Amino acid sequence: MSQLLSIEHLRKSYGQNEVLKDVSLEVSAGEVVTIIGSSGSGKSTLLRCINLLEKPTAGKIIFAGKNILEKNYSLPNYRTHLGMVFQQFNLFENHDVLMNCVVGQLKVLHRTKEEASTIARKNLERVGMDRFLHAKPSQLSGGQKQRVAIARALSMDPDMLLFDEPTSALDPEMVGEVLKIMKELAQTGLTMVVVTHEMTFARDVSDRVIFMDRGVIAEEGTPEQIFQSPKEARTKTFLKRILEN
Ligand SMILES: Nc1ncnc2c1ncn2[C@@H]1O[C@H](COP(=O)(O)OP(=O)(O)OP(=O)(O)O)[C@@H](O)[C@H]1O
Repeated sequence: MSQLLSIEHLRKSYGQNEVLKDVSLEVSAGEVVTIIGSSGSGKSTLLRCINLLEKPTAGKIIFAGKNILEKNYSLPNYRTHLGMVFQQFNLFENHDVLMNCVVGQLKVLHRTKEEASTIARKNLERVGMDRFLHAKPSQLSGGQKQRVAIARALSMDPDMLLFDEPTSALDPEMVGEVLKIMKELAQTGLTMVVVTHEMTFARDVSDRVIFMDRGVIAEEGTPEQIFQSPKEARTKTFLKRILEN
């Protein structure tokens, strides 16, 4: 697999609080990487630095061979390569389901309305939401909203999809429907970086698991390595606590 993203010595501070401390990681095309760790360990901040919703304090982000933090690199161009799915869905409340998946294509990719609509419908079908084209987000359940958010991200043809705790805001009975879609996407060869508290997803779906602790990558490996024979004491403690709950 060829390398798509390389994070080198990334640091992020909020005032005196350094929440990412020299984080380096690589993601290959087609790879599914999950990031796990305790609350406050820096998982979301890392993801938000990757798509530059947060500006790193130091370090490099190399995407498809280019350092995107260099001044002459176009941020809008970079963003077209990434899709992001948020914990709180972030749908456009005034638009119906179809338009939620169309507007970005019109504004950013300059597709025609017909083309954008065809692509949106195809992706809504993929997530099982094609029966709700003209519903407003307020009429949907959390699981349905998240499926629309995934279809919206897919409609932009991203090279990589970033998920920031996509099931954490859902009622327990809706978690499964979103994880099922994510699992299907993973099997299509989409590059995915997923911050999650869902250990079953991390164990069963990802190619690689990254365990973060207090702003550093404490350990990474295959799901088997991390879940069956973690090397670090702090990984063991975290897994014991989370798997017993
Ligand atoms: N905008 C911000 N301003 C100041 N501090 C922040 C900001 N965003 C995050 N932090 C701090 O950075 C640290 C890491 O937060 P982050 O949300 O990345 O952790 P996390 O591992 O994703 O946690 P959780 O699982 O609870 O979402 C926390 O101490 C948090 O308070």
